[in-house]
Amino acid sequence: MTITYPADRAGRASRAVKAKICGLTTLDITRRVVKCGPDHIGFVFAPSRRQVLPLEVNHWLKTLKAEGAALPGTVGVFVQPTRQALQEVLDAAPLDAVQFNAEHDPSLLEWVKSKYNVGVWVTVPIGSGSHAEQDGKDPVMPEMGIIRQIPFIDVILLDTHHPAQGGGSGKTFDWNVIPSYQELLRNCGLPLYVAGGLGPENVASLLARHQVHGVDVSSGVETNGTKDIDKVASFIERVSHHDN
Ligand SMILES: O=C(O)c1ccccc1NCC(=O)[C@H](O)[C@H](O)COP(=O)(O)O
Repeated sequence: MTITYPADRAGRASRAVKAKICGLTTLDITRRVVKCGPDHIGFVFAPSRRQVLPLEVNHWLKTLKAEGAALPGTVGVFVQPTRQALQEVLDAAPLDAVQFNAEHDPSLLEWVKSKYNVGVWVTVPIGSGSHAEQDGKDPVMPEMGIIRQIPFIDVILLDTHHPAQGGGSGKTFDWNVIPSYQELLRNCGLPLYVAGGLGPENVASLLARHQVHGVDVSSGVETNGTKDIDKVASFIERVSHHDN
């Protein structure tokens, strides 16, 4: 049976700011989220209530392809993975990109890129302090050693630091730090995405204040811990309506 995916034609290509919906946990949710037309979808392979198994993701993606879906970019999310953990997932599931949340072994970036020809996303965790505390200064960037890793990175994702889990906090960080990253990345041409506590209610305000390449959401498009398709659609619609 061929299923029509109307949102696939709604113009992902023309969207000025890219939208990633992260933390998909079932075939049905993935199917319904894909119908909303995001640019990227994310699967969490780290310990989390959203953790999924590589073989199930493989099955979901194959099923949707067989149904005729034009799949968005697929991103696997990891927290401090070993080579073996990356290998197990990437051998089993056809992912387009790997996202490193929290600290990671820098040598993994070059290795995974050359072995699997995948995109590499690196998350920069930002403290969830108040605007007054951080005053637009970035407390994390110097420690990240991120500049040395830039040749192997395709996307930098600013996300709220989650001490226990590494992501999916549902909390915003101080957006005043964004310009310092834009400044850093302008010279190397890397796209900057923002995550952390976004949702249909605040994404337009972020985009009005800061010109970023993409936004990423998980908790803010859930109701009672499950992806809520109305919220997903509304989030993507608000991103689509923003014109850089
Ligand atoms: O979402 C998770 O459960 C998760 C767990 C461990 C590491 C990363 C995780 N999510 C990564 C993402 O890309 C989220 O979309 C991002 O952190 C934003 O999450 P939220 O603040 O809940 O929108």
